Amino acid sequence: MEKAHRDEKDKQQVKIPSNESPELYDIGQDIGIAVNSANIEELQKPRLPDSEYRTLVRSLNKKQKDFFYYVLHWCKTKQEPMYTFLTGGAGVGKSQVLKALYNALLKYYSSQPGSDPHDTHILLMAPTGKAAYGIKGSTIHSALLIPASQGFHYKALTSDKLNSLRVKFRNLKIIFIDEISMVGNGMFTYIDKRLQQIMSSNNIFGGVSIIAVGDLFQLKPVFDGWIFNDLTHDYGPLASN
Ligand SMILES: Nc1ncnc2c1ncn2[C@@H]1O[C@H](COP(=O)(O)OP(=O)(O)OP(=O)(O)O)[C@@H](O)[C@H]1O
Repeated sequence: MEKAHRDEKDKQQVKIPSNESPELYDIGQDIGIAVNSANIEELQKPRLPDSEYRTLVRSLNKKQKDFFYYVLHWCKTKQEPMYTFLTGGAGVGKSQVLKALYNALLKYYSSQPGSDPHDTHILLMAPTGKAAYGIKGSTIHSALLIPASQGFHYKALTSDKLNSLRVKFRNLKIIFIDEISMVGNGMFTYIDKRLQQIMSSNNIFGGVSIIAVGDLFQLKPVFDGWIFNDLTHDYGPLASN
């Protein structure tokens, strides 16, 4: 009887609200355990209901709206990838903009002729499980199958993993990387190489747009250099737009 009571109490303590997608929280990244496989089915998140989305966009202030429409317009009108940094101090509303943009782009890409609902057009990633959970996204390691705790020497994907990511990302257009201050230059270079491999392209980041979100005055990378230090790659084109 007492044991049953204890079990029930334990269950209550680990209970996660049903709308929070607990499977997205990858504790391995926070405690340093390697990720072996990505749950690539989980990469596409459901869209907000239309009324909630409209309320969210209406709530954006002038600066937030400027950025929101700038990215949206680019994605709708230009063929070339965009590389942009959304920054600002803690609590200025970066996550709100990210959420609004994610939903706007999801709506746009899924309404394109021939769009397949299984395609991942947009990826939301963050360097740690906690940060990924905050944006209901994935960790960089799990989304791109990057082995943890093995340094940044590039390890090419085996053909079976590569094939499954190629299928999933064949129409990948844009990646949001939150908490960019915690992404070091080693990891940034790794992301670039991984995307080139997945997209079979020699273009930077495999030709996928990158929106980095964060505040470089916040947390710095662990076991890696600042993103702007000692880059072994020439990321000059990233500064052009
Ligand atoms: N335009 C806005 N109008 C009203 N409230 C807003 C607006 N933008 C953001 N907020 C609110 O401000 C708070 C902080 O916003 P948010 O989490 O998006 O900031 P942030 O820049 O991502 O912060 P951090 O860098 O700490 O992650 C939230 O409660 C959010 O709902």
